[in-house]
Amino acid sequence: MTTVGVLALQGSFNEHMAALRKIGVKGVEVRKPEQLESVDSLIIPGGESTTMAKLAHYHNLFPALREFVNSGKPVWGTCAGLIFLANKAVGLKTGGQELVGGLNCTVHRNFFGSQLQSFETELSVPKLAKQEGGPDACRGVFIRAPAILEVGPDVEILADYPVTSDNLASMAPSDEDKENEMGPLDRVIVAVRQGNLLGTAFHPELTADTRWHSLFLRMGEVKGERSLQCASASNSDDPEGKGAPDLPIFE
Ligand SMILES: NC(=O)CC[C@H](N)C(=O)O
Repeated sequence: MTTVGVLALQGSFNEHMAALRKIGVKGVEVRKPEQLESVDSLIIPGGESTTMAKLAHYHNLFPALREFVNSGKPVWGTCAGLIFLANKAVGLKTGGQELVGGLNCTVHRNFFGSQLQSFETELSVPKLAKQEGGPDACRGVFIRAPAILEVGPDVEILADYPVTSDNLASMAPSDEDKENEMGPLDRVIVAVRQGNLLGTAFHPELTADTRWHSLFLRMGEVKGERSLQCASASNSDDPEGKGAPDLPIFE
C-alpha cells in the first residue's frame, strides 16, 4: 500500500491527513528529512509559506525536499505548498524566502489579497472530471491565496480563474509585480500539473470532494503501485456529484 507523506511543519496538514483517511490511504506526517525516504509521494499543505520556509530551513529539509521532487515521485503543493514548488515567486516579504522549486511557473504569493479577501467559488475543472468522474466543477476555497501568473510549455493548466475588478481592488497600490512585470491579466491560473508535480492555489482538503486527492494518488500509480478502488468507491454512489452539497468541511 502506498504511503503519502504530508509535510507537517505548519498549516493545514491535519486536513490533508483526514482527506487521505477518507479515501482509505495511509498518510504520514513528515517533519524530518530522513522521513522522506519512506514515503512514496508528498503533499506540501497550505499555511503561511514564509513561516513554513523558515521552519523547513531550521529542520534542514530543503535539500531532501528538492531531491524528492527531482526523484520523480509525486508532489502536490496546495496554496503555500504551491509557492514552495514554484521556480519563481513574486510578492514575497522583504528578504525573500527559500523555495523548493521544480514547477516551471511564476507564482504571486498573495495575489488575491489579505485574509479578508479570502473567498469560495466554483471552478471549472473538466480535466479533473474526465479523469476522476463527477461534475465538471469543483468548489475552490481560496484563503489568502496565491495565483500562478505564467507557466512554462511543459505545464498543463487544470483550472484558471477570471481577474475581476473585485480581486484587482485587493491589489496593494505598490504591487508592481502584478501590474508592470506581467502586464494586465484577465485570468490567472489556479491549478496545474507538470509531470510528477501537482499545484493548486486553493484548498481541496477543506471540501468533501476527494477527487484532487485521488488524482494525486493516480499520479503515483503510473508505476503500477496502487489500485484506486477505494478512491473510486467513495465516489461511486454519487457519480454525478448530485448528492450532498460540497460545503467546506473542517474535520
Ligand atoms: N492558505 C495559504 O496557504 C496562504 C498562502 C499565503 N499566501 C502564503 O504566503 O504563504
